[in-house]
Amino acid sequence: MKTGIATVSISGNLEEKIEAIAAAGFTGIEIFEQDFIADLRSPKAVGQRIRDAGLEVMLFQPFRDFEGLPGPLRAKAFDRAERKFDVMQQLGCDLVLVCSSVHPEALGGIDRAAADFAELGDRAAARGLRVGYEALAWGRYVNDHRDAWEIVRRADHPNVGLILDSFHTLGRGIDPETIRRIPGDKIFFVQLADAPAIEMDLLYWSRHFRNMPGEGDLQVTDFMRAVMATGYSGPISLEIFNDQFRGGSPGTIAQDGHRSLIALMDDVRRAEPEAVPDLPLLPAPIPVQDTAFVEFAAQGEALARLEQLLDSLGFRRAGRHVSKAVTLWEQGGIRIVLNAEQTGHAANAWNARGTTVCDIGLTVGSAHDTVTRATALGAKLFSQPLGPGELPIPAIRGLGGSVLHFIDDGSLSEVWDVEFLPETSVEQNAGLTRIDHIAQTMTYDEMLSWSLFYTTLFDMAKAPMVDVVDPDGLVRSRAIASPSGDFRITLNGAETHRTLAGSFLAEGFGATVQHVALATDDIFSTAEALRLRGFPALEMSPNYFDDLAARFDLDAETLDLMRRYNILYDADDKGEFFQLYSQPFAGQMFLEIVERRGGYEGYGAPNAPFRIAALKRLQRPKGIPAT
Ligand SMILES: O=C(O)c1ccc(O)c(O)c1
Ligand SMILES: [Mg+2]
Repeated sequence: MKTGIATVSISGNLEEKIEAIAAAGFTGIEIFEQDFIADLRSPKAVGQRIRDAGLEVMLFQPFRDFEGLPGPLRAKAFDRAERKFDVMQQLGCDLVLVCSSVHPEALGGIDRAAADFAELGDRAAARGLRVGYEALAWGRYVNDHRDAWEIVRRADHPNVGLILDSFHTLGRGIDPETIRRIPGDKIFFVQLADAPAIEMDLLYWSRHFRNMPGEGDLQVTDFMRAVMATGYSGPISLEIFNDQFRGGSPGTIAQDGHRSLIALMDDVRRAEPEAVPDLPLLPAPIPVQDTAFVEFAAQGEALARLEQLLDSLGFRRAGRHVSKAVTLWEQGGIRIVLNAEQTGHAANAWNARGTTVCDIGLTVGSAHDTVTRATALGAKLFSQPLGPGELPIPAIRGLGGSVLHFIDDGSLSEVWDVEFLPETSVEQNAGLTRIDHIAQTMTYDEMLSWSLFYTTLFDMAKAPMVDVVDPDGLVRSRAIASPSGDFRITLNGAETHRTLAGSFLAEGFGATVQHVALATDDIFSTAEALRLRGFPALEMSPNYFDDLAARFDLDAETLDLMRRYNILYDADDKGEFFQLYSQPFAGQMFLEIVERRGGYEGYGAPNAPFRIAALKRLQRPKGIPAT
């Protein structure tokens, strides 16, 4: 399978784009003409540079406003084409993309356009070049791939073919199944882009909001299944116009693009095995059973404070590592590891951020399959020297320097017995059962990368974006969850450093876990147990509870208990949700205790502004380090 990406998708100058595209593992490149025109080098030198980087020059684009022009304008369009053919020959590129005309003087008519393409095909053939026709969703007469195909069919020229672009088809709501009728050898090139479902002008949507397959809401997999069913065997290439990507890191955007294509084609292969013959088999997206552990890096006083917090939550110290300054804390099915080592990954995390979540362990069916899929998607393996008595647990680097370990039912599940000496601390329990979700904070620009990372590696789906109003700015939030809901992550993207999420990022040197939510089956008895243990609950405003009384049919007794314990509430048509927050610790991290009743699937988003305001009231004075 040949993969490509248009230079317009990546930030930087042409040289930076080429380097990032080559490093990410693409087969080739679409040269977007503006990127080439802005470059100082000759077309020949640019072509050579691209080939030296190990890339093919797959497509030159776009050639605009060609078909349907009358008289002298028509002659001028052919002259323009000849000049671009000169450039292509020097670049060493044999295919040009002609997008459907938006010219005010263009005339309609399928036969007129077909005749123009037949002549262009002759001129291209004379130079050994080919022409592909793409229907822009906002084209003047041609804005549907079915019409573009009819023109190509009537042009009936071996050097003239169709170019399909998922955005133009899916963005207009055209059924991608209609592609199945087109002969695969007449499709010369396929461009892919996804986009978020937002109602807006098609051209504006396309030029500013496209994103990588899987990052948006379009049915790109269905589109690609139909393409592959035609027998198409040419390049599969990304063409992403996106304002954020234009200002992003070239390397990250290129890697995300490559990851999205591998995951997409793996989905397509699974759905249409006979249509995708030459793709290596990957393990299917990995079902995560639950969170096996959350590990904090903490040392000295900060470690003592974290231990005290865990104790107030009813955790007991269950084990001490055989060879390291690491302890294991347990309650119900929850394991929290505290790592005070002076060297290694946890120590690095501590030195960079102070108290922080430095590692997350996930229970999966096969740790081996997980790591195989992750590396095929471009993730890097993580390892550090094993100490005496330690098991080799497979791990990868997540984004932002994080680490994920994978534990399966094989010998790895014995790690707690093998690596830890049991402690005889007293039994205690406040009714916490499991980890409900892990909340990660990042800049808004990083959110797409993170959601793509999780949804391509794991069997998880994304929920719609939610706006969270912080008194000092907006935070966008999106949850991703496994089908059973047993594994949930929320991603919170900060747009300014003044929000709680934003200042957490600024102080902690980048994206990481800001809070962990622990589940209970009975929030009221848990809240009472925590109160007795001295747990520092986050105090909500009295107005909050008055508003709850107005909005919901809660009986007076329940409401009194909620006031007393500072329990927040939300409900949807499936069920109810109760939340209780800790005060901030280690700077701006906090813990949440939740009870889900019925089939409630959310995260209490309507409560977020009040929770944030309450946390901000307690924010420590500026300038005190976040340890
Ligand atoms: O927005 C545009 O003009 C444009 C140009 C070339 C393309 O391939 C495309 O899909 C859109
Ligand atoms: Mg296109």
